[in-house]
Amino acid sequence: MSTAVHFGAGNIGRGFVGLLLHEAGYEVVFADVAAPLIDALASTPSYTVHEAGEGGRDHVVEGYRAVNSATDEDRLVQELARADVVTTAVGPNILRFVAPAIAKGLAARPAGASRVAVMACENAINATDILEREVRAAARDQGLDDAAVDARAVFANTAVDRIVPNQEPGAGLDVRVEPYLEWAIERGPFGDTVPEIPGVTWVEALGPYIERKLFTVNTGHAAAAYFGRAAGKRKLSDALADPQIRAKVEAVLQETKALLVAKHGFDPAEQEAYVQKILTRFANAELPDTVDRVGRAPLRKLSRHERFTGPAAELAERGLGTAALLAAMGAALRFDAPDDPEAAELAQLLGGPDPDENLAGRLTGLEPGHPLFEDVVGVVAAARASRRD
Ligand SMILES: NC(=O)c1ccc[n+]([C@@H]2O[C@H](COP(=O)([O-])OP(=O)(O)OC[C@H]3O[C@@H](n4cnc5c(N)ncnc54)[C@H](O)[C@@H]3O)[C@@H](O)[C@H]2O)c1
Ligand SMILES: O=P(O)(O)OC[C@@H](O)[C@@H](O)[C@H](O)[C@H](O)CO
Repeated sequence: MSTAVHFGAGNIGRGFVGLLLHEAGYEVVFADVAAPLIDALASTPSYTVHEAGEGGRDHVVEGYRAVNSATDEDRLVQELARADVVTTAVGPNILRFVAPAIAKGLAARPAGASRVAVMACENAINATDILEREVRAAARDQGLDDAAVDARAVFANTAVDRIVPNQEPGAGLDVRVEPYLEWAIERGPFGDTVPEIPGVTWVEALGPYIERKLFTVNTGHAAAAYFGRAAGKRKLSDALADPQIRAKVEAVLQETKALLVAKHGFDPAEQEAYVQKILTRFANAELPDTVDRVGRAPLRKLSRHERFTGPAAELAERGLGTAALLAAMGAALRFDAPDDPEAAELAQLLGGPDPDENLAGRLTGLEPGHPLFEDVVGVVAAARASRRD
């Protein structure tokens, strides 16, 4: 039986990647640093993924193993050394912490073993490229040069799409998810030996797919979360049910649609259908999703190549409108979820002495002279003024 080691047994790990790999016939090994989660997986023979909403059904995941990647590196490396697939869903900023173990697993691979497919399943453009750079750097410490890494691993970028909320207290390992899913993986790196994973869409060029996903699903989602929190909503679906918030989110998605159509040549009618489908997914009241989860990590979400600054910068460079995206960025600057470390850091930055221009550059990575820069400075100044009121 083929083996897949998956880093990150959280929402998307259990509710999407682990599920699809299990259904594809892989023996799944979950690796995570959260001891209670790993202990629960190790002592529970199965969990259920409940699809909530129209057409949803239940799926049972079983036959997995679990390893604590913080305390049991030897076992982790053994699992990695014979894995056919390695996936991650830990968050883009965590990839550098999982790379050293993957490199050790490559070094411990038996002679003649087939190449392991390494795929990061994170919401970030080309997350596997980030992971690959870290793995190659760590592999050099194991005495593996790039050619040796190439002989042992194939790296492929992916785009994953399924809304998996934080789970209700008491849900145990079971996961409530939306029925929809899309997992696009670039085919090129695999040559003629593409892994068999039913449900995957293999694509020649992932760039347009991942930008369409990030700048539609995630831009719209985050906009709904930030406008929703500012209006006192807790559930994401309640935010979407508010006509004023929905109109603001739709305006944001019209701007990103303009970019996606102009840049990648998507058919406008198809993109509009994609937008409408996504708004229906956000409105799914059977999902217990919250504005605090969707808006989490506002500093990451405001950064240069992410869901707001990324498309807004390119729109401005093309002379296209960005007013709705700037309004959403303004709402993001007001995000004050109490348990979010980045929201607290953002509040400190906004309350600190940095001039508006410096702060605008620091938050978005834009430089003076960029056609969006002065608008962002205005948004920062307005957010500071509203926090003082
Ligand atoms: N939840 C969704 O709807 C969704 C959908 C698509 C993509 N994603 C992406 O998937 C990733 C994970 O999101 P999530 O919602 O599952 O988050 P999550 O917090 O539920 O899960 C992340 C897991 O990673 C674990 N982790 C943290 N550091 C680790 C490390 N060093 N080694 C191993 N495990 C570690 C955490 O303990 C946690 O269990 C993010 O990049 C997110 O953007 C999420
Ligand atoms: O995971 P993040 O923090 O990048 O974004 C929050 C949500 O928008 C995201 O998790 C979506 O639910 C998911 O990307 C849907 O495919």
